[in-house]
Amino acid sequence: MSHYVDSEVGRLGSVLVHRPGPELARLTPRNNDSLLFDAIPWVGRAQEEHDGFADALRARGVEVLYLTDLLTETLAVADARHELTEQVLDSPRLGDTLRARVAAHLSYLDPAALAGVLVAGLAHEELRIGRDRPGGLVYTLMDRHDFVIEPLPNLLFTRDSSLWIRDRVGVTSLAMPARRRETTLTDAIYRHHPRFANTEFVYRPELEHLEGGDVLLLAPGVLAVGVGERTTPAGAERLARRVFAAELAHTILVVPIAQERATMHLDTICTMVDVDAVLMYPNVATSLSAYTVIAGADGDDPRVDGPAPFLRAAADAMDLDQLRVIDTGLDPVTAEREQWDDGNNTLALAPRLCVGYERNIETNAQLERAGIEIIPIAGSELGSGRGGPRCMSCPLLRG
Ligand SMILES: NC(=[NH2+])NCCC[C@H](N)C(=O)O
Repeated sequence: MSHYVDSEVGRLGSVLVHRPGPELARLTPRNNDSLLFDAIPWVGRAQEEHDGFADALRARGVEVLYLTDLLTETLAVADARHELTEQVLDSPRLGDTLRARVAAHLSYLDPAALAGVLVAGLAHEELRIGRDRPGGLVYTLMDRHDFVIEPLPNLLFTRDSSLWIRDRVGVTSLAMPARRRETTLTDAIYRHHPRFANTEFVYRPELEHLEGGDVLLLAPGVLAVGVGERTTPAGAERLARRVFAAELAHTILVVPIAQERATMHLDTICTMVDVDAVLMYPNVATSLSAYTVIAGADGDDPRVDGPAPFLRAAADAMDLDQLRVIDTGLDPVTAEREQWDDGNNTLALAPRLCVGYERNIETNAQLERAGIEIIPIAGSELGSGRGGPRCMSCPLLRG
């Protein structure tokens, strides 16, 4: 099975997604902020919207892989099951008594049910069997709204927990506590699932934060990495070292972005829609700058130049006269509204063919005017987690 990605816009062949499930039903007004959702989604409608997204991809010949299927198949491998169970039990919140009880509970689950718990977590009352309460200090003192195993509602955004650069996979290091456990799942899938046998890693989780939504493959050999709320400069440097050591790219543009929720990843303000065109949030397009990082000679530290205007630095690294910019907004207020609703977060299926949320009327009209075909999908519920089509997809193959 071949997996290979060296651009943002090459014909999409295969993609990893996660159909949201019971983990979204864990969201309440008490926990939605810490679980990184801005509203309480209607789960059934979110699933319908996600099915619409997957159908749109399949209709264009894209293979759609579901994370839950891969995880269930991975859990049939004894080592993987052991590893993932141990990681959950390792939590210092549990204490020995509760840990033993949770271990027993998990040991009875078949791979599909265990995958379900690893994704949706385990609520306080779900550990009760009939009237039998697990004893122990920790369980007794736990608030009934606390989770014994935390749910992973942001698994929906498969872009962030892994990424491919050419034929290598990278499992990232997520910054927010609510998302950290996601990479235990993607790491296990890539290491144990037969589909990925012999796959080499360019990156495995490290202390420095790095998220896939910040990494854009501008052209073969050229990466852009946003640093801001999620990816840190140290995370970008770690990735640069790994990428240069494996000779996967010659230039990495490091792009500082505002440390705010609205611009949490580089792909919330800039995505590619053609080999030489980007869709950009106008309120920042002209002010964005980039540091150019290139490999040092013979294992020396990478060399850093700049800053220079992002669009200039990108065009130079990509060997283009200039990068075409499709500016998403007409007036600043509409631009701000549509950026918040992931108007800038398009997923290219091929050059000049993208999936975008239908609600971003002005942005989509701008794209059409620029000769980019947009496949609109519904996303009123999906969008409550602040992620669009690019965030909800991790490409494994682009031709
Ligand atoms: N690549 C992206 N823009 N991902 C969006 C992730 C949204 C998610 N709720 C978070 O806060 O982490």
